[in-house]
Amino acid sequence: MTDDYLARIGNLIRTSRQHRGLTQGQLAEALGTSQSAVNRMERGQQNLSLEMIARIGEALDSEIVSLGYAGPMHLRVEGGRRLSGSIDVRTSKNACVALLCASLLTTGRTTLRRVARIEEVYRILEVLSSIGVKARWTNDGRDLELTPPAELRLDAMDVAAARRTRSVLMLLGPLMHRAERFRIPYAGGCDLGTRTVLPHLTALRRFGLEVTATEGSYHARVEPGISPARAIVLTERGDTVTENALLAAARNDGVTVIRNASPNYMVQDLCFFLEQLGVKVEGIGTTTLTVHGLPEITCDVDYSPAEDPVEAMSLLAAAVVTSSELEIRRVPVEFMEIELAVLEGMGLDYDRGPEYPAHNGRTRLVDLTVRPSKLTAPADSIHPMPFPGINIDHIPFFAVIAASAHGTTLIHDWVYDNRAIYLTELTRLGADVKLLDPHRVLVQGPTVRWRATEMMCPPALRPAVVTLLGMLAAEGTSVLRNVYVINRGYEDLAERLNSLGARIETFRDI
Ligand SMILES: CC(=O)N[C@H]1[C@@H](OP(=O)(O)OP(=O)(O)OC[C@H]2O[C@@H](n3ccc(=O)[nH]c3=O)[C@H](O)[C@@H]2O)O[C@H](CO)[C@@H](O)[C@@H]1O
Ligand SMILES: C=C(OP(=O)(O)O)C(=O)O
Repeated sequence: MTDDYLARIGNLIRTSRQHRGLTQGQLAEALGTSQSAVNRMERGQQNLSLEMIARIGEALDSEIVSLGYAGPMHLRVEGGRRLSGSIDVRTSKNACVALLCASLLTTGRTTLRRVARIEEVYRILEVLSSIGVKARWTNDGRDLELTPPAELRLDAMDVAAARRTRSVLMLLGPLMHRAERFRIPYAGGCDLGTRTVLPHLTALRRFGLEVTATEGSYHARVEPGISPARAIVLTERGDTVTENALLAAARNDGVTVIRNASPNYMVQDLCFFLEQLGVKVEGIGTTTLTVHGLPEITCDVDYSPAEDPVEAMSLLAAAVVTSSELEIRRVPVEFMEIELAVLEGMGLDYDRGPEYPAHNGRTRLVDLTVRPSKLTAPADSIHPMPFPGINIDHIPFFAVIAASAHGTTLIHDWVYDNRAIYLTELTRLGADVKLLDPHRVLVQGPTVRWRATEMMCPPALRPAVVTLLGMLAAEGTSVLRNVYVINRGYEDLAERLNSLGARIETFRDI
């Protein structure tokens, strides 16, 4: 190894460590070495064995420091084990990504507390860093501090990172206050079939934004001084479109009314954040939002996003499929109420503790204790509705729960073209799931025997997690390959399930 090579590896270790929010001392502890050794490594003054490089890669969960080609991450699951104990729900991917985009509304510093450390957040952070925002993990890597530059470098946007997420679309709303022309790559996200961006463009046009889509990018041009003269009526009650309209309205000089708005959890988090910025929002939690915009926002802001209902639903499903008793703490109950009512009807044995407020002081939380139950299939189909209905992202979890219930359950995902199709992957684990058409599956339960298997992760977040849950139920060793999509939305899921008694090992191709 030449000294130059050592210095380059040292730099990579430092960047990756800082990205993970670890101190040199914390990394040293994870590696079983001293802080001064880590310091020497980072300065390129320490010879590194191959074993040490591999351990650093593991400690930083980083594809940067690796042996040769660092391949995708896989999970090896030893299933058939009961889970037990308590687990706290973490903050949501969907609110965190919106709030990261919203940080561009103020010229001041944004502090977001207990941000989910997930790939989707990392992608947006890469995009924000590339355009000049300073991002720093503080408080032992729990909180995130974002400081925008005086001038954004929009031409330097990290296109590769931006393309891997759909959330980047939510930069349209804030950026239109900062630049008259800019470009955003086509949005990615879960492969769920066609997901239109038209409602976003229609809503933002009312604020003077014109977008042409060519060569893989949206080219945005803003005509200054345009404000919606009458209420914006969204053509669909989508979550991110509502957020984009809110982001545009927040710095619109005047009052904007948004009708057919989504009242869903991530939208509520964004509204609470806007209030912290001094933007008055009336109608939070309803389908009509009235926003009193501020043309300039310069204050610092400190906000705690709420807990993730979809993670709560995922953990609940984990308890059901493994016939376990689990305490799931910090469940945002308003966004689980209908799900719980349906599950109660199916025979779920659970307790719900008293309500208490989330750190944002607004979202209502409860602790749930879920016990092994004899479930029966619901008489009516399980289908999503805009909030307050069953959350679309909870539908896949009902499939795996239905596979544990007696009888036939019809799951009707009318929204996404492709998501129901991935649920048939559960048949490879022994469940009886029949595809009736691209939107409907019929689940016949209970699954007589979950079977361990090796398979690729479906390219959609929730079906991927559902597959993992099936593997937890199946006795023997299963392998789930290429789990980036799970890491997009869940923080340390394998480790956290292991803390409840699961046995999941993470490994990578070298
Ligand atoms: C970052 C984020 O917050 N992502 C969430 C957000 O994505 P997002 O807001 O991007 O959702 P989309 O715009 O893709 O909408 C989802 C699908 O629902 C359809 N649609 C939506 C609303 C409606 O009233 N009518 C209708 O038909 C859309 O055409 C699309 O096919 O909302 C989705 C639907 O809740 C969730 O799955 C995603 O997890
Ligand atoms: C569909 C989802 O995410 P995204 O909108 O990021 O693709 C999801 O969270 O299940």
